[in-house]
Amino acid sequence: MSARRQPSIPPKIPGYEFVRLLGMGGFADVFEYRQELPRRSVAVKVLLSGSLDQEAREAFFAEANVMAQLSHHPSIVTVYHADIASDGRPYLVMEYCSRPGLGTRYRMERFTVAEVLRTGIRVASAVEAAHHLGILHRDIKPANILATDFGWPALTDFGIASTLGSSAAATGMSIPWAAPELLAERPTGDARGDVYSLGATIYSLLVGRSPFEVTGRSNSPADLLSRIERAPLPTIDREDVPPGLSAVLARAMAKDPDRRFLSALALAHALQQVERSMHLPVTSIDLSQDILPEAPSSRGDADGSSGDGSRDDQVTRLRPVVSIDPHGGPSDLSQGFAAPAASPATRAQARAARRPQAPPPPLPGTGQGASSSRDVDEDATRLRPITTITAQTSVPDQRQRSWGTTGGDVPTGTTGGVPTGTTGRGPARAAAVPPPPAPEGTNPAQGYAGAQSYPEPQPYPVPQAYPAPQPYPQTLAWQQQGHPAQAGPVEQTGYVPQPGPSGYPSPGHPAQHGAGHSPEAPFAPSATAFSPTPAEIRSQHYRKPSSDDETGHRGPRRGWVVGAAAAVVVAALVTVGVLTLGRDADPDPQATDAPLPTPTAVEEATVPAPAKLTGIDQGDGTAEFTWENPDEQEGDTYVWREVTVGSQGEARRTTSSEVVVPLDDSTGVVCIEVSIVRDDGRASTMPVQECSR
Ligand SMILES: Nc1ncnc2c1ncn2[C@@H]1O[C@H](COP(=O)(O)OP(=O)(O)OP(=O)(O)O)[C@@H](O)[C@H]1O
Repeated sequence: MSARRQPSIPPKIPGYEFVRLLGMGGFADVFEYRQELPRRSVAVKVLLSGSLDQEAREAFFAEANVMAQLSHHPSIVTVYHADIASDGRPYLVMEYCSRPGLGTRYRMERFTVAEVLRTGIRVASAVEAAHHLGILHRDIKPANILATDFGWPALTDFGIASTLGSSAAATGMSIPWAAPELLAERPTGDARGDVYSLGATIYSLLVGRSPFEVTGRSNSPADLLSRIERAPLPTIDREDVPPGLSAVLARAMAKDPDRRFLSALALAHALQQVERSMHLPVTSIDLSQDILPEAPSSRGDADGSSGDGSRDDQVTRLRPVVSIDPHGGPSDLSQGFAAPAASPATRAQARAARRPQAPPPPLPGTGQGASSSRDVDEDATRLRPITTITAQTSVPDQRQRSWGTTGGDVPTGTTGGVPTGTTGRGPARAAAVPPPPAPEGTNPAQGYAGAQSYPEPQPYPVPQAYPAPQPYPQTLAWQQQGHPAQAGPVEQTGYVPQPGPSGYPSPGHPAQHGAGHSPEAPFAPSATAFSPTPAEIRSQHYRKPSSDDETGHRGPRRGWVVGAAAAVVVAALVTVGVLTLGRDADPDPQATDAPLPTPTAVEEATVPAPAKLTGIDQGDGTAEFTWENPDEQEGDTYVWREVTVGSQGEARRTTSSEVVVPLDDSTGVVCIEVSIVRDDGRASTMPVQECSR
């Protein structure tokens, strides 16, 4: 198996030194660089050269701007800087998330319920923070939750984020985690779509697959779409999952948005309740103090008061209607506060985003009442449009706000002109972006679901080791959908095209669009040729991908995506940075000062990855791996090594295109990566990886 496109050449960026490729997305490559001052690893997302039209640039910088607005949140990837490289490609410098993200882990590991709850609450608070700024993420899924050095989940990929209240019809998202109303003929949606996707993501972490995938049955996008719309949520087949948690997820993923939690915050509260019912430490909900500038005491008095009588004063100026008590449960939510008058524009958005107040069903075992006033109160969302930043944009540093009421913030400033930031999480983390403008107003009738951060009530266990990857069994031949033969089984993951203004560009550069390379979708046939809408999926009017559609992308941004099952593991390994084979032999990426490398130049400068890497379990404790050299040249050899998530074995060189490798004793599987090495020492820019099956 091989990637359907080569990665682009990493641009030369003053003050940064290229280290390695981290991953390839539909419209961008992500590289690790070493920032010189302050010295630290960063992830640099670089728009592909084929996506350089104005719309793409604007979308790219809009994503930078959205992320910058949210960067200070402990569970959102921090953006440090955005600019245009000397080769003309926009890039985004981000916090480097060194640990395997959830997209990598959820199919390979069994998460404990405690970790799922903790993660769910943290991501929910990130989503709530985005909603407070008027931003819908619209593509929450395991692959978009990375993990920091300290194991904190970090939400990323706001490439298709939009303002609350904007047309959901223009959105795009990954079908397995998309809310039914967003998959409808006439999509509608608001913050509750993100609530659904977050519920679906949490569900996925518990079961190791997306919610409506059925093992052993067809999981085509049409199948998924139909189940998402009509089938009841399958029971979670885990004895350690309490009924209360199942009920919370069932409510988060209710088909009718009116029956869902009305906000990500409400979902976080419900997850906290489950933690309490399980006698687990209660995870804090991290929301900025600009939402509730002077928070109640960090102990979180049950009534939400600060205990010094000052709350009422603040409340009249601000908008909180709820405070969060990680120790004692949600406070009295009936105490809503008046919000400032909204501007007409904001009110219009607010109307569009207003959440209905139909009573949701009661949740057994969670204390979540069907007609909780909290949900109504939490309906409030401060709305603010995304502003598009222009090129040459440095995300200004700002550390005025802190997360949490205790703990030492780690403020950083600008050093030597290089924007700095911290990647700290939790209470010690400081903000990195200027505080958002004062709210333009909120709908007084809606109140404001303000909250605060609290000191972390328990240490977050940082996983030290990850189990070796296992092949994902849930596969289905691409041909089953009537598509031309593709190498290997595929994972059925569909994407809805999203021609919206905040999405990435519309098709138009098929030659340069790469395969989607998220863990859900390592390889993507060209969306230009094949990017069905939900309506097309329903009617089965797919356009067949042509035989040369191997360099596709997902829709305008995310076309139809399928990934080979074991490629999930491959993508995972890419994510955790095991793609180092042949790095030394790569063409010098810094030597590319030329304006913009053409695809041809890129192809010539790079050595392809081995093709059709396959590992077959021989039944004798070993697996035989074979591969092909798609561009064999005299003197070619191969370097291969064993890989597991987070580690790699000794590199070995061979002239043969097959090796026999012992299976891992504990998993019964072995994974390797292979690189072609030219006679002159150049090696595959991106080695290929595969696991035995
Ligand atoms: N901050 C980061 N730290 C480490 N790795 C990262 C980081 N950001 C992205 N990556 C890696 O790069 C890959 C592609 O990134 P990303 O998903 O943001 O690109 P994209 O073009 O938006 O992709 P997609 O088409 O899937 O949306 C990710 O799957 C991940 O493996």
